[in-house]
Amino acid sequence: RRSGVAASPKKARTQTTPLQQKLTDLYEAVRNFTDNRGRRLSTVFQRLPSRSELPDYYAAIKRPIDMERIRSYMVQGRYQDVDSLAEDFILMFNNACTYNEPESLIYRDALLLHRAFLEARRQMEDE
Ligand SMILES: CN(C)Cc1ccn2c1[nH]c(=O)c1c(Cl)cccc12
Repeated sequence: RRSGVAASPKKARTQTTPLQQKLTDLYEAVRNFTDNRGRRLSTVFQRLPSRSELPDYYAAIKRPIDMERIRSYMVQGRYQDVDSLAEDFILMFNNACTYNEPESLIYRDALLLHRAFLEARRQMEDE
């Protein structure tokens, strides 16, 4: 470095806080969960169909939410604790089990992903 030239301050690295790391780990645990055949159950939960595609969904479900929305809340820093993230995942799984028939694949996948979320959270708290 040429002497006398002020070093420009390095771009401040945005540190992830421990809470942000926990939230991300839990979100990824749901997103990456695969069954014993390698199917990623979270795929259908990423994005809700639109109101025009599925009008009766929005008539039946008071607070529609999908994983895209949960992710955006997370990166916006809207979850102040793990319970708030858990509430939105549980809301999403309950929506899926309210709208879809118990025999449907998405209903059963919602139950499995809910269990995966709870197990990931339990392992995290045990650490
Ligand atoms: C399978 N199809 C008719 C319903 C369908 C299709 C997609 N999605 C649903 N139902 C849902 O409850 C649902 C939820 Cl919570 C989050 C994201 C996507 C969903």
